[in-house]
Amino acid sequence: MLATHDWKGLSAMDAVGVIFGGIFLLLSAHVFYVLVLHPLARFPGPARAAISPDWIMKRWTDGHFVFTIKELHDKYGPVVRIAANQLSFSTARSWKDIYGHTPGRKAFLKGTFYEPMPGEVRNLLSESDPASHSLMRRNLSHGFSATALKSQEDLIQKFVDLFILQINGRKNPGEGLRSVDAVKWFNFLTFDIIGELAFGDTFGSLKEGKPHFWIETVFGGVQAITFQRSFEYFPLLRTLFRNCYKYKILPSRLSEPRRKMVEYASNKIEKRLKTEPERIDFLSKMIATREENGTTFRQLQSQADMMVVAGSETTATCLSGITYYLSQNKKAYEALANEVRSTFGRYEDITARATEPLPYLQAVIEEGLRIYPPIPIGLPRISPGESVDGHWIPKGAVVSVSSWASTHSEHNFHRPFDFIPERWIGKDKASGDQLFASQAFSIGSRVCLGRNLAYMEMRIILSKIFWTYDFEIVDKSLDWVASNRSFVFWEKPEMQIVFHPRSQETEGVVD
Ligand code: HEM
Repeated sequence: MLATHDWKGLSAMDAVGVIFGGIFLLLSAHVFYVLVLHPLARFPGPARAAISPDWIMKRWTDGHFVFTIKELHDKYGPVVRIAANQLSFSTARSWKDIYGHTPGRKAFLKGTFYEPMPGEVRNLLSESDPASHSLMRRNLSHGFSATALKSQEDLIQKFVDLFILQINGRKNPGEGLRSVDAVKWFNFLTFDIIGELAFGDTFGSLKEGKPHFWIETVFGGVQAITFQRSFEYFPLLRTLFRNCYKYKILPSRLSEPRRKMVEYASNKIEKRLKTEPERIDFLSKMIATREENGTTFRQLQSQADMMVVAGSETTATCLSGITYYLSQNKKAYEALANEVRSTFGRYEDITARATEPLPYLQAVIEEGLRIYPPIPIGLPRISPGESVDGHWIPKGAVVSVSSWASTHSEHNFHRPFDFIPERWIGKDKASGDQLFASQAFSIGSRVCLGRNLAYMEMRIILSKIFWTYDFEIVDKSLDWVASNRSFVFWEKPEMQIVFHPRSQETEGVVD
């Protein structure tokens, strides 16, 4: 029948056969294209990842994404094709090539990964247009200047003192010691600080000793964002998902956390607009120049709400990681304790300025950022048609440096899984490590705006902890980092720590 092209005589089975045959041909053509003809076909990587987006989508959402990417780098080398149109890099040079600014080279810009959800406006983090980004950055930088940091120190010290008081293992004289979940308390501390600097109002978590709903919402939101971003690999699903979000036909657990955050941030901004804070805060200049720049209420809200997430979770994560590694590493613990205790005669002497020259403290922070980068994923950028690490990358390809893979590669760091602050100081600095491969704050025009604030917070917090307490982890056998799940941020398990007041003298300080 078929041979005579009498289509009317096709049986149902024949029709099914034709359909399946057609699908098979299309799939074969697709496989041939992505594995042989595609401009990224020459890069190594799992064939399955190039053929179908479900491979990377599954890994992106299963909580092991960054560990999987590192395994791929171990197997395939410093550049790996992780999706049809996407490459992951792991060398120091690729940091410079993708994120850095070199005269004469075209810039790798942010793409759809950063696009806000329908109905929301772009903020400093999500803006991809260089001119708009640069204008926003100029306005917001004012809140992060040296003068601003100086004016913010009192507030930071006030919250750190409350934190030091609250984590005390011996609440009442004569009582036994109790442990606290350090992960939770670092979150309370950094959210309270950033909340006040972004909205002019605190979340009150340190005082209450319990998470403000915003903190819980951020975590719900981060998982939802991770899920949403998985559609980046499947444009058809992406469009469908964004339309469902726009027309509010998604399961509420996916859209509600974000909507709640936006509503809460709006209320806070309304309040902030009616009050003049005592210090230069993140929005001071944007509010002062609001009329001349035509800044809308939604833009203010979006900047503030982004900064709370960008500035608190990251710093708390780094402090949790440092606490964990110090609790496992007696030599580093003692070196830091000695440095802090021999430098400061009194608790009140611990200021941002006075902690600046402490080399071991700085090295501990750098090593904490390396071994446990708060944003462990690769931050995607679109190739303008440029080379990276000596490879020509066609225009439109998505590239990133995996923070976790580059900081844990044996090609970049000796004993990459060991916490060795010494690699950042003195003679050990020349141990062959590619220190530039650790870029927790990123580099170039999109380098973290809050970097100096984060360093200042971490220096004060760690110094005050070490001056006041000795601490130990309750479960000595806990492999805490291995129990983390990686999304855009880490999902961290609890970490019970006992903070022993060092002496009657320091106990007096915290009571
Ligand atoms: C240890 C702490 C921190 C780490 C590791 C960190 C890391 C980063 C990274 C990797 C980026 C680049 C993101 C991208 O390109 O997609 C970034 C951007 C940013 N961070 Fe941080 N951050 C930290 C603390 C803070 C703090 C305290 C603030 C204060 C609000 C802050 C505010 C920002 C802002 C506003 C941006 C966007 C900058 C731009 O695109 O121009 N960060 N941060």
